[in-house]
Amino acid sequence: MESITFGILTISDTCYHEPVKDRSGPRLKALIAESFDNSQVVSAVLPDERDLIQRELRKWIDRDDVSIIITTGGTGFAPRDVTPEATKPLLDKDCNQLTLAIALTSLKKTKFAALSRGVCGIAGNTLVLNFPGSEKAVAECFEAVRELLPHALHLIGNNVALVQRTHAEVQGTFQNTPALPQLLKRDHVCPHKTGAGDDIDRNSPFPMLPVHQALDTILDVVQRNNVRKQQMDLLLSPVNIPPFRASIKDGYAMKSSGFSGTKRVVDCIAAGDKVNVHPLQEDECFKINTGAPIPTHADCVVQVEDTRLLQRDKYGEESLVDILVEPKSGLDIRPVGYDLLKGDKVFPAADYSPVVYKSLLASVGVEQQQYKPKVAIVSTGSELLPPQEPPVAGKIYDSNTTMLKELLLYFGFDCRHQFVLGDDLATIKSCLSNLFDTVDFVICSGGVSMGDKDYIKPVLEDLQFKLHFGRVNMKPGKPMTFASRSNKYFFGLPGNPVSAFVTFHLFALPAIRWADGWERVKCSLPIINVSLLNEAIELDSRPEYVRASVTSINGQLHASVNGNQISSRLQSIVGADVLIHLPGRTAAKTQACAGEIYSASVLRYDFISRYE
Ligand SMILES: Nc1nc2c(c(=O)[nH]1)N[C@H]1C(S)=C(S)[C@@H](COP(=O)(O)OP(=O)(O)OC[C@H]3O[C@@H](n4cnc5c(N)ncnc54)[C@H](O)[C@@H]3O)O[C@H]1N2
Ligand code: MOO
Ligand SMILES: [Mg+2]
Repeated sequence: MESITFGILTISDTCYHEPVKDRSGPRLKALIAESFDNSQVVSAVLPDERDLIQRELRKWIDRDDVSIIITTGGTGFAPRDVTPEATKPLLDKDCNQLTLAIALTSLKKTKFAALSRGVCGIAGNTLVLNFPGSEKAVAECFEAVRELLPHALHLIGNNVALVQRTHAEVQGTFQNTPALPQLLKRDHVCPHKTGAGDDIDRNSPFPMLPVHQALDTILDVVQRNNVRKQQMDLLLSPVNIPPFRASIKDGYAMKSSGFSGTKRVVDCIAAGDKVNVHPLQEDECFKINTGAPIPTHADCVVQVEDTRLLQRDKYGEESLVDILVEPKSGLDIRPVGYDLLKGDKVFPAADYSPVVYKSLLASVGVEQQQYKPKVAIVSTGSELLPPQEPPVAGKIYDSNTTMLKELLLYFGFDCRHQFVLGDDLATIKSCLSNLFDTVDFVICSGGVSMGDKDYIKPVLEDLQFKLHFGRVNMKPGKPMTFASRSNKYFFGLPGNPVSAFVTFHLFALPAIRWADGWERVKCSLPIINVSLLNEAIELDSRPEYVRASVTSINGQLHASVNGNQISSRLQSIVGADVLIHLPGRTAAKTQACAGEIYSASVLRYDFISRYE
C-alpha cells in the first residue's frame, strides 16, 4: 500500500500563541488517518505572517516525502488573513476546479463559505490546498476532496498504471470497482480483489497494461547492478596469450636466414614442452607441433605440407627433410602476447553471456566470484504433486517448478531455492517473508488470478510490497503480477504452465538480466520477422504470443503454429522455436493469414527446426 505524507499547517495568531486552541489541525490529522492507510503527517502552527507561512510552505514543498499540504486558517477577509497571498506565489499551477469543488461543497452547508478566499494549486510535486480555519469547515472541505486526492497524486507523479486504472473506472470500462483501493483505507480483505472489492465487485481491480508498458515498468523498478560491468571493465590480463612464441602449424622450426632444401631434424618439440634453447644451424630444424613453443634460435615455421621427408634414423625418427619453400622470418609464429598482452583489458566490451564471460576468465587463469542475482522459485497450488510420486486423486504433476528452474539454468542463472506451497495464505506469507531474506528475486507461479484461493496479491500487500501491476493485456499470461519492496522483486507468473513459460521469457528473464547488468537491448529475447505458414488463425481480443516452429526456406524464415494454444497445454512448447506476436483482434482484422509477416521472439539458440 502506498503511503502519503501530508503537511498540515494551522495558520492563526491565536493558535500560534495558544496551540491547545488549535482544533482544525488535529481534526484534519484524524480525518487523514481515518481515510488513508499508512499516512504520515507533519504539522506546524504559525501566526498570520506572510513570510513565515511562505517559508514553512517552501520547506515542505521542497521535501521529497510531503505530497499534500493542507493549510487551515487565514483565508478570510480580515486584514491579517494572508494565507492565499502567501500560497499563490509558490504555485506552479492553479487548480481552480479543486477550489471550486471545495467552495461548492461548503456553500451547500453555509453561504458564509463565500467569504473564504482559499486557493488550490501544485507547487513542484506537491498539492497545496487552503482550507478555512474552523473545525467544521475543515471537515467539509476535506470531504470535498478526499476521494480525488490519490488520483491527483498519481497524475502529479505521472504514475501511469494507477492513472489508467482510474480513467477506466471513470469511463465505465471497469465496472463496480470502488475508487482507488490502493490508497483509500478499507476494512474488508478480499483476497481475489486485493481487498478492493465488496460482494458485488466481480472484476479485477487491476488495469491490463500493454506488454511493452509492463516491461518498461519492470526495468524502471529493477536496479541494474554494475558490479560485473566494472569487473569486466577493470580486469587486466595477468598473463600474455600466448605466453611464449607459439607455432601456428605442425611443421619445422628453423632460421629464416637459411635456405630451402635439405635440413637435419635435430629434435622434436611438442605442445607443453619447455622452450628449447639449444643453438641451431642454418641447415638444421626442429620438428614442431601446433601450439608448441618456438625454440630460442628459430624464427620461422614451415608447415609440414611444404616439406618432404627424406630420411628416418634407426629409431624411426625423422632425420632429414626437404624444405620446399623459402623460409621467411616470423612465418607461422604467434609472438608473445599476440592474442592478448599482459596488462591489456581482458574484455574489450562487457559481455554477459555466461559462455563468453566464464571462458575469457578461464583463458587468463582468473577465477572470479561472479555477482549474480539470487533467484528462488516458488510454485503454489494445493493440487501439485512432485513428478516422482505415484498419481493421487485430485492432484496434478507440478511441471512449473522444473520448467522455471531449467529455464533459469538454460539462460545461465542459478536457482538458489525452490518451494512448492499449498494454497494457504499463512504458509505463502511466511515462506515469501523468509525467502526474501536470502534472495533478490522470487519467481512464483499460480495464485494470481480471481479465485478465492489466489492469495499472492494479498500476501504481497501484507508484506508491504508495492504491486506495480496485476494484469497484462496478453494471451497467455493475463494475470501476470509484478511487485517490489526496495531491492527485492516478485514475479507472480500465472499458474497455467504455458502462461508461466511465456511470461518468464517476456518479463522475468529480462528483469534478471537487467539486474545482472546486461544492456537493455540484450535483456529481452531477440526479435526476428517470420512469415506465417498456417492458413488462417483467428485473432484473440488480447495480443497473443503463439508458440511456433521455424523453417528456413531459401534463407527466409517461416513459422508454423504448434497446435492447440490453450495455456494449460504444455505440448505447445515442444519444438517451439519462437513466440509469434499476433496482434489483438480489431474490427478490420480478425485473422492472421498465411504469408503475412509477424515479429517473433526467439526462444532458443537452436531456433531453426527445418531447412527446405
Ligand atoms: N474468473 C477468472 N478466472 C481466471 C482468469 C480470469 O481472468 N478470471 N484468468 C485465467 C487465466 S488467463 C489464467 S492464466 C489463470 C491463472 O491462474 P492463477 O495464476 O491464479 O493460477 P492457479 O489458479 O493457481 O492455476 C491455474 C492452472 O494452472 C495449473 N497449475 C498451477 N501451478 C502449476 C504447476 N506448478 N504445474 C502445473 N500446473 C500448474 C493449475 O492446476 C490450474 O489448472 O487463471 C484463469 N482464471
Ligand atoms: O493468460 Mo491465461 O495465461 O490466458 O491462460
Ligand atoms: Mg487461480
